[in-house]
Amino acid sequence: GAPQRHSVGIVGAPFNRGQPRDGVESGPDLIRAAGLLQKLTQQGCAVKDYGNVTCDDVPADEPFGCVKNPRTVGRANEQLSHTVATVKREGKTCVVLGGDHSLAIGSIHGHASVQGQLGVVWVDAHADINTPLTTPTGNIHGQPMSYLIHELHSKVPVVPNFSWIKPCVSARDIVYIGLRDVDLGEHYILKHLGIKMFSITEVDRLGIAKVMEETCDHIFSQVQKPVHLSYDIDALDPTVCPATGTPVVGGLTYREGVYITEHICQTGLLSAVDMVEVNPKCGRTDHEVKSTVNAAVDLILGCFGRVREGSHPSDYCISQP
Ligand SMILES: N[C@H]1CN[C@H](C(=O)O)[C@@H]1CCC[B-](O)(O)O
Ligand SMILES: [Mn+2]
Ligand SMILES: [Mn+2]
Repeated sequence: GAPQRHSVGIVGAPFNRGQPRDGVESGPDLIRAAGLLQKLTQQGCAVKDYGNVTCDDVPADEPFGCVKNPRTVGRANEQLSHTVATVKREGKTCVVLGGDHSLAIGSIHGHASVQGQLGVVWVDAHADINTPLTTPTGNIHGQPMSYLIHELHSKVPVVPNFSWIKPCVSARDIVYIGLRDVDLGEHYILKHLGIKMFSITEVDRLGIAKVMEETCDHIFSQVQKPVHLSYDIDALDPTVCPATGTPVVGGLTYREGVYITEHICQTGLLSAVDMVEVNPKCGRTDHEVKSTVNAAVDLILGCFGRVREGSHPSDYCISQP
C-alpha cells in the first residue's frame, strides 16, 4: 500500500535515579546530537520535539523498604506520563529517549491512558519485573513492569509518589525478546503469569524472523491493539552496545536488533517506543559510545520505515529531462 507518513513526537527523559550509575541522564541529548530528528525527517517523517521532561531530585528521598529514590522516580514518571499522553492525544507515535528503564512506568502509563489496551513488546537482556519485595538491588529500573501489570497489583505495596499509577497492562498482552539475565523472583512471576517470552535461547532456536512472527501472532491473537515497544539498548550484544549500565554477554546482533524494529514497523500498529539505558560513561572509548548511540538511532529509524535494501521516492525519474 501507499507508504505511511509517520508523525513522530520525541520526548527526552533524562532519568538516572532508577539505577546507581551517573551518565545515563545524557542519553536523550546524545541521541539527538547524533542526528535522530534530522534522519527521521530525511526518511519522510513529520517530527516534533517535546523537549526533556524535568526530573529534579525530591529532597530527603529515603528508601522505601529496599526501593531506592522512590519519590524522585515516582514524581518524574508522573510528569512523563502526562507528556506522553499529550503526544498521543496529538495523534503522533511517541518516542521516549532515556534515561534509565524506570521511565517505562510513565511512558506505558501515559500511552495506555490515551490508547487503552496495549500490546507491550519488551526488548531487553532483563525482564525488569521485580516487585518492591523481590528486587535484589532496590533499583527501580529493574522493577517498572511490576507497577503496570493488572495481575501483580495485589503483590505491589504502594510506594511514596507512586499512588498515581493505575495498572494498565494485562500479562497476556506482553512479549519479551532477548532475555538472558533474569532474577529468581522475576522468573517465578513470568512463569506464574504465563507471560510470553523469547529468551536468547529461543532467538537461537527459532531465528529472529520466526520470533517476530510468533510475537505478532501472540499479541494480535485476540484483537489488534496499539503496540508499545520498550527497547533497552542492553538487549544488543555488548560488542555492539558496550556503553550501558548492565551489559550481559551473548546478546542480540545489530542485525537482529534492527530486524525487530523493521518487523514491528510493518505491522502499522507501532504507537510508542522507548529507547533506554544508553550511558556514555560506561563506554571505555569514544568509539564504544558512538557505536552504542548510533545503534540506538538506527533502531529508532527502523521503527519509522527505514529499510536496509534502500528506498526511492515514487516520482523518482532517471530518464533525460
Ligand atoms: N541484573 C538485572 C536483573 N535484575 C536487576 C535488578 O532488578 O536490579 C537488574 C536490572 C536491570 C535493569 B535494566 O534492564 O533496565 O537494565
Ligand atoms: Mn536491561
Ligand atoms: Mn531494561
